[in-house]
Amino acid sequence: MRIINNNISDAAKISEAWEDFLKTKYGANKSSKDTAAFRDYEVALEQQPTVAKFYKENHEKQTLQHVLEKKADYTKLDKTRMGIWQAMENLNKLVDESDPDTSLSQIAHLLQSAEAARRDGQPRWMILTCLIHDLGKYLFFLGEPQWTVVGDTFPVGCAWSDKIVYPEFFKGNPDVNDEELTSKYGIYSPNCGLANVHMSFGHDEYLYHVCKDYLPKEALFIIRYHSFYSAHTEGAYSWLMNNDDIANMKWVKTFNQYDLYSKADAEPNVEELKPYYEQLIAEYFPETISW
Ligand SMILES: O[C@H]1[C@H](O)[C@@H](O)[C@H](O)[C@@H](O)[C@H]1O
Ligand SMILES: [Fe+2]
Ligand SMILES: [Fe+2]
Repeated sequence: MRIINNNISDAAKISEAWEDFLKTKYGANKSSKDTAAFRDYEVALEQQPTVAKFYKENHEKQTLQHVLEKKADYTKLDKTRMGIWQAMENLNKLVDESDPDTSLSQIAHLLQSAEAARRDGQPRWMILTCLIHDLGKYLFFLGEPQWTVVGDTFPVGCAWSDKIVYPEFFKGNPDVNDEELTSKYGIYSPNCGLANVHMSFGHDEYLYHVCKDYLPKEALFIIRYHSFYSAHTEGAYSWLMNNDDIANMKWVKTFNQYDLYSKADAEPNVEELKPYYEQLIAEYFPETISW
């Protein structure tokens, strides 16, 4: 089944807009660590075996079928009711196996990202987005293994780009034997828009559904695609995007500086920061929401 593109998209114009996007610089690394020292998956291959092991399993098991099943289940939001701060505290016990750059708990990472955005004078919705962007990792506490919770995401149902980290691991994915699922557009049509594309299932997609009714659309886009590094950082997959996606990708790039480069900052004091962030959360969210 093909997903039809309703607006007559001008592919040439879209790729021009994408070229502009790739040329623009969004924010700067303000951390003490050199930019090139982040996300070094070659070094990780040698020195952090859990990272490569994670991606092997992730690339082998994220099939189209897997994604459709998980989406059908988790978009029901029938698992629990809980507040945002409570979710952050729950995540305290999770250390992300896919991440070569931090061994801190997730609550520390979230506060570091939010504080970096706040120092930069970003609008309140952006600070809040930084604060919550990884809360979808709550999936882990709902019993999901890390390979379908964390790590970079990528489209399923079409060819994998070699811009994805460790692309060689896809050879063990059962979808590799399906001609349609490994063609450039796969089950999609050119420039059909990312909302019509199934991404590998993980914390981005889940949290997007959890927050759908509460946040502005730019914030929701950031949450949904912040792990899509092969697109927002490596420039792949513009052929699946529409004009709105490209405009929104600029927000993802701005956000990405705070997400990635704040990992080298000092560990935040949770109790000291709590009153400020509880107030910010209350501006957008009710006391509890459905997960
Ligand atoms: O290892 C990290 C981590 O899991 C992040 O939460 C995710 O957003 C990144 O894309 C990934 O590289
Ligand atoms: Fe993330
Ligand atoms: Fe993050």
